Amino acid sequence: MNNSPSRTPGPTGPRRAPILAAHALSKSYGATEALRGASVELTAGEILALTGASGSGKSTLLHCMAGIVEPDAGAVTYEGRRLDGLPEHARTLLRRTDFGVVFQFGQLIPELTARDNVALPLLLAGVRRQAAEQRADACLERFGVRGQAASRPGELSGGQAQRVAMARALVTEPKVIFADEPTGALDSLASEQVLTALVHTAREAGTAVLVVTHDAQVAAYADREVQLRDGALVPEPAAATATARVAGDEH
Ligand SMILES: Nc1ncnc2c1ncn2[C@@H]1O[C@H](COP(=O)(O)OP(=O)(O)OP(=O)(O)O)[C@@H](O)[C@H]1O
Repeated sequence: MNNSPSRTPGPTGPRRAPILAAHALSKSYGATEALRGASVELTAGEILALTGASGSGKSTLLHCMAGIVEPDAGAVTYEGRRLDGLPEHARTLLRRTDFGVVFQFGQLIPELTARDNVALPLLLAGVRRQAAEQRADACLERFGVRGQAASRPGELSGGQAQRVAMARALVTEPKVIFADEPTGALDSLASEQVLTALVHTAREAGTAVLVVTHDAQVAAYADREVQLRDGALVPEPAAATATARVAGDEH
């Protein structure tokens, strides 16, 4: 099942220090315990698939690790620094500089062209317009949608729109990409094209990717897969833990 060529060039050898780690995260929404002591680590350049049944807490874990949602308990550490507990403006800044986010529906700005959507994070970071547009075009090219640069999102197919969203997430050269069901709304061909583009670009740039998915095809593109059940990580089989250590939900 994991014979995707993308599996092979992933990080090998001794496991490195994590770039991003969640430790014993808990999060409730009223009486619903979305996370119950979930722990997971992501190393630089690693593509990690987070799987599990609907409602198992995948999106909540991704949102906590991206600094979008604050956990009730536990810690999120990015490059050795605590992310949870930082003021909102500091987390927003970090998301702009170091993180890229892609959701199931790309959430492109409908009034802007594909080029302007992709250039926007650069403009927000203070890059001058001409340079931002050049970098946006280069990124669109990498995702195979340079020809759609002048189109607005409503004029794009689902797969094209999602590739533009990926280009927007990667244009700032983030260290970590968070992708929540990035191909959930696509057919299998479009899904494969989007994933291939994401994996190749992430590999080239050494970007770590945390991808939430229901889909075995998506998980097959990852270096490693971890599963959530009822808000906690399912421990990996002993053979897998030798090369991929995930602190589970022992508590
Ligand atoms: N903002 C919220 N308010 C109330 N309950 C929420 C909220 N977000 C998530 N939940 C609940 O927390 C639990 C975990 O949800 P979450 O979206 O993290 O799971 P998931 O595994 O990503 O699910 P799916 O695969 O269906 O997207 C669910 O019971 C959900 O209804």
